[in-house]
This record gives sequence, structure tokens and C-alpha cells, in this order.
Amino acid sequence: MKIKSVRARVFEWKGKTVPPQGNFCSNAMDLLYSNKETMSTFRFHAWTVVEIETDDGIIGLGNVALAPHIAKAIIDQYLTPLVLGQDPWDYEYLWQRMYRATHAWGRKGVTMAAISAVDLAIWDILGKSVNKPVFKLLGGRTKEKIPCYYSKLYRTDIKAMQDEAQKYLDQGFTMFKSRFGYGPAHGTKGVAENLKAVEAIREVIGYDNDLMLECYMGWNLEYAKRMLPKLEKFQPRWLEEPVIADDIDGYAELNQLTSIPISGGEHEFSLYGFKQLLDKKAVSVVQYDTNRVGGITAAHKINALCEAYSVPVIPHAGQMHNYHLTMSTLASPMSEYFPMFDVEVGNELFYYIFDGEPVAENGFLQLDDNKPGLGLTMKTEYLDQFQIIE
Ligand SMILES: O=C(O)[C@H](O)[C@H](O)[C@@H](O)CO
Ligand SMILES: [Mg+2]
Repeated sequence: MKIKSVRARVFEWKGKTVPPQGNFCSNAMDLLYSNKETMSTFRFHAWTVVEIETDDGIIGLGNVALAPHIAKAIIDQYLTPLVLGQDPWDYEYLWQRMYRATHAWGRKGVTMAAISAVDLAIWDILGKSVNKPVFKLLGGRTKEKIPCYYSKLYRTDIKAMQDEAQKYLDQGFTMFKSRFGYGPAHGTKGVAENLKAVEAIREVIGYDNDLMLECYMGWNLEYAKRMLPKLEKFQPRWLEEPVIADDIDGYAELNQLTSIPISGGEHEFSLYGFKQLLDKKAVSVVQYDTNRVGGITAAHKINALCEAYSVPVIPHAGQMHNYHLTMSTLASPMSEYFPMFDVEVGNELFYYIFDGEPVAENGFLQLDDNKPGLGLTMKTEYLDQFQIIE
């Protein structure tokens, strides 16, 4: 079997979006005095879809959400020539070709995200060519079904957050992730607001359910050191991305500071990036995203690394490419899960582009043993709300 063609298209969402709200989610731009509209630089309203066709007519689907237009350019100009005419079963060799050919300027960020998209499409082909779901090629079914946590609860008014938590508690979720709205730029009032929201959600879900707290790189080491002791009484299962991804020593200091585990990894890349995080004990939960980190070829290796370090893997964002990695290893106890809703930050765009995503039932997800490849097809019902760039 040989790769005959690679097609990368950018799906730009032109449909309805939830307007950005103030203090929606702390983020790396908050520290800048000029940053007026929070999260504006972290709204992903486009997605690049990669379709790789083989000489025997199998089409594999890959995807990338980070800087999709740049990712497409990298795929078109650099990665496609490296995989055309090659056997997709030589996926490690092809991954190394893409990684080494772009090493001088790639390694992390959008280049690794572009490599991930091509790699996902290759694995989709592999599964389809042997009529097996991808997780069966990685280690098979390690769970009867996948526990998942409800991920949203962005900062808004307290009553609305409590109503949202109650709604998904009633749907059977037992694990919830919420976002802080405030950070170092918001002073002691922001600290109080942050604590008020955590307390309010705990009032709804109680202490028999898990609560995870997300900073999305919006704090700094000093602020996080002030906040962690104040958060201990709320027993969060983890505190996520308290500082910017490059502050690995900051992560490591925070991870030893209190009883609260520090999580991260959705902005880390490649096996080497996670070796560094684990060697420094920077995180107690690894959260790569398979469409960023280097695809399935890289994520599968990181799963093994995490197993060796006894650090759980809970991939970012849910989405099918991550579910196969969670299903295929005991090192991954659960998945993140965003239900389908109006396009806001953009993680939800996945539901508008692809068909096949499992819907959580009572806080669990199921994958189909009989659905070959990643198990995704292209959705048509929202196509008129996308501008597609070939
Ligand atoms: O952990 C996450 O889900 C990410 O950090 C979100 O995608 C991001 O939108 C901030 O919540
Ligand atoms: Mg996160």
C-alpha cells in the first residue's frame, strides 16, 4: 500500500459564536496591561482536516486545531512531499522523516501539530486497512467503557455556574473541570472571586465528586504559591496549567508545594518534552493532545513513559484521536469531555466537522470494537457554515 495523495483543508467557522465574555478564563495574556479582551487569542474558530488517500483507495482522516492555516502550509509545503509514495505501515519511519526534516525550526508548536495531523490520518488508514479500530492496534480495550469528566464551567456569574454544574450532575457526571477567571492582574478581589467560584461549585457537586481547576497558563509562580494553600480545603483533583508551559521549574516547585497535584501538557510536544516534565516531576497528571503532541505515534510512546513513571495520562479535550489512546492503556484512567454546544472557545468545533464522536452517557464514553480506524467521517450538516480553504 502506498500514499497516493495528501489533502489539507482549513475549515473556517462562519456560523454563530458565543461572544467573548470578560474574565471567562484566566490565560497567558492576562498579565499584559494591554490585554483587554480575555481569551481572544485562545479562540480557535478554524480547524485543518487532513485526508490521505492510498493507492488502494483507503482515505485516512487527520486533524489539527492549533494555528490551522499555518499547519496547512507546513503540511502542503514540507510534510506532504515526505510521505507521498510511502507505505503508511512504515509510520515510525515516516514520523521520523517529518520530525527530522523540520527539526531545525520545528520540534514543538505548530510544526509538531502539523506532523500530528498527518500521523493521525496514517493511523486511520492502518486501522481501516485491517478493519480494526486504532485502539486495537495500540493495546486494545483496557476499559469496559471510558470514564470522562465534564469540562466547561468557564467563569461567569456564580449562579449560572452552579446551574451548569447541577445540569451535568443530573446527567450523571461525577467529575467536573472549572476555569478560574482571575489571576495576578486582579489583586485580592480576584483571589476572592476565584475562591468564591470554587466554593460555589463544591456546594453543588459536594465532595463525593471530583473537581478539577483550570488556570490555562494565566497565573505566575508567586500567585500560584499564594492560591494553592487557599485551595487545599476544596480538595481539587488537580490544578491545571498554573503557569506558562516554559516555566517547567515553576511547575515542579508547585507540584511539591501542597497536596494538590499539578497537571499540564496540552502545550507540550514530543516524547522529549514529556520526558523533561516527568524527570523534573513537574506534573502529576499528563495532558497531551494527540493532535498536537506528535500524533498517535508519539502519544503511544508517551503513554508508555507515563506508565513507567506511574503518572496518569488524561489527554486534553477529549475528541476521538485522544479516546483511542485512553482506551488502549491502563496509564490513562479517563478522558476529558466537552459536550456539543454553541461555538465558544473552539474545542467544540470538532462536533461540527466530524461524525462519529461518542456522546457521554452517565459520565462514560464508549468506543466501538467494530468501527475501523479512528471511527470518524466528515459531517455534512454544518458545511454551509464553514468557509473551506483548499
Ligand atoms: O484543558 C482544556 O480543556 C483547555 O485548557 C481548554 O481547551 C481551553 O479552552 C481553556 O479552557
Ligand atoms: Mg487545559
